[in-house]
Amino acid sequence: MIEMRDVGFGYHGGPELLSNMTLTLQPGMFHFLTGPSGSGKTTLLRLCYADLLPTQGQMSAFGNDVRQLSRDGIADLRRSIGVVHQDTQFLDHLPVAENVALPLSVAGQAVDMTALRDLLGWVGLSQHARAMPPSLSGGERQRAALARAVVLSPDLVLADEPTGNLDWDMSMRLMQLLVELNKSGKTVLVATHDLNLIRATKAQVAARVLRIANGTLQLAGADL
Ligand SMILES: Nc1ncnc2c1ncn2[C@@H]1O[C@H](COP(=O)(O)OP(=O)(O)OP(=O)(O)O)[C@@H](O)[C@H]1O
Repeated sequence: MIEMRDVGFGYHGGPELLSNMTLTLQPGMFHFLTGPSGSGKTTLLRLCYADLLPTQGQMSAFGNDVRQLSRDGIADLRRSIGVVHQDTQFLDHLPVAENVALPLSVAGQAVDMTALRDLLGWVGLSQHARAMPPSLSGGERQRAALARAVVLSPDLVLADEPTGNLDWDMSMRLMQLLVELNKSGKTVLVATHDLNLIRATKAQVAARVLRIANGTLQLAGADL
């Protein structure tokens, strides 16, 4: 699905922030990515959806060398990958339902209203479909962002600190949705520095835990 071999990356041609990373995101698997603040978790996620390209090593996504992808190829790749960004940005003048449906219109696809209603129901936002994004709570915003990330039925879902500003109950509610997505066959990668969240989620799903340490990727021990 995503394969990196000895990948390195530095911003703006500068020194490598991440080096010698070898990673295979296995189809259907739940993955966590952890590491201290500033270690490069967001950067690694951006590499996964080809928002950044490696400066060293080999990387393929869905069988294609990311450096060889045309602009259309990158657009195709992004349709296979749903991203919940750390900073959930919405168009504040559009209701929640329209924000969630936006990737469909960008991709030139018709909106199936029944499927959209089901999706909003799944994330617990049926009552907020016509609400404007600024009126949502933190947990509701994250669930709307998750709905938007999966509206195109991507094979891979990346979530960058999706529970960063949420209390424990809201965090677990969001993780439950990510676990359900994984159980429905999607590959999931969640970046978080919250080890308690990882432990609690691992009680519900078998997960691989990757850790960024000293600028490279390691597989975390079984204690996590
Ligand atoms: N666009 C950029 N240009 C230059 N440096 C950047 C850029 N984005 C991030 N960095 C730097 O790269 C390093 C890693 O940042 P990144 O956001 O990937 O870390 P992180 O592990 O996700 O952090 P956090 O947990 O705080 O979100 C930081 O030192 C950051 O300042």
